[in-house]
Amino acid sequence: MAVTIMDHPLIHHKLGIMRRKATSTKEFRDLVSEVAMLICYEATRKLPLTDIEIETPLVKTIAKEIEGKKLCIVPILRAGLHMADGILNLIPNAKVGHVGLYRNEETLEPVEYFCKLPSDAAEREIFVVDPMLATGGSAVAAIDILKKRGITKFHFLCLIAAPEGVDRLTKAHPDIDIYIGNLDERLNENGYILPGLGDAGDRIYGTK
Ligand SMILES: O=P(O)(O)OC[C@H]1O[C@H](OP(=O)(O)OP(=O)(O)O)[C@H](O)[C@@H]1O
Ligand SMILES: O=c1cc[nH]c(=O)[nH]1
Ligand SMILES: [Mg+2]
Repeated sequence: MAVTIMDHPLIHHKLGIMRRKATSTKEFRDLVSEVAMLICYEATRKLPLTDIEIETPLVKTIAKEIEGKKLCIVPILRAGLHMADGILNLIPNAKVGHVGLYRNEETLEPVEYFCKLPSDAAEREIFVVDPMLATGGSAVAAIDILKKRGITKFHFLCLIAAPEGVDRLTKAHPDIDIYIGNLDERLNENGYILPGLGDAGDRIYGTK
């Protein structure tokens, strides 16, 4: 298990635009996909490669391709959907599963409402994606759900995390790799990340 905090100028710059309250819904949504792609670049660094023989216009040679290609992206609904869209630009043949969770506004605990996975999900390497890791309740619940369905190989990708969420996720699931766009300061009394960017789902879909 490893926690990787991305420290990259492009990610800092794009998150800075996303955090501004004046940023439009369209711009925010596009940036979710872009930052997800940048984090995915790092999260896929250790994927195993295999040699294959190919022909260039000049000669036969040995090229490399991703071994097995057994990948699956699992966005946590709703806000994870646009991260998945971005990642599919890089890994267009990945399968996609969906886990639907929302936070109860009073208890802050996640409520499950949907789960649909590829039939061979248990054989796949899974990339769970959600822009916000706040209390960590949603990420822990999503991985609980996926583990019950036989999945064993996980990466969790988020744009912004609070230390409280990282702590809860690493304690509940010490076996997964976590990739974080930026580690923010803390949670406020309503469970929102500070400085954060507000409610990611509402900002992606314009629902507030
Ligand atoms: O770490 P936690 O404290 O669980 O909070 C993070 C969760 O909250 C947000 O989803 P939300 O419940 O607002 O649902 P939505 O994506 O449908 O807006 C976010 O996208 C995470 O799933
Ligand atoms: O800051 C937060 C915390 C939870 N969910 C969000 O969308 N934003
Ligand atoms: Mg939301």
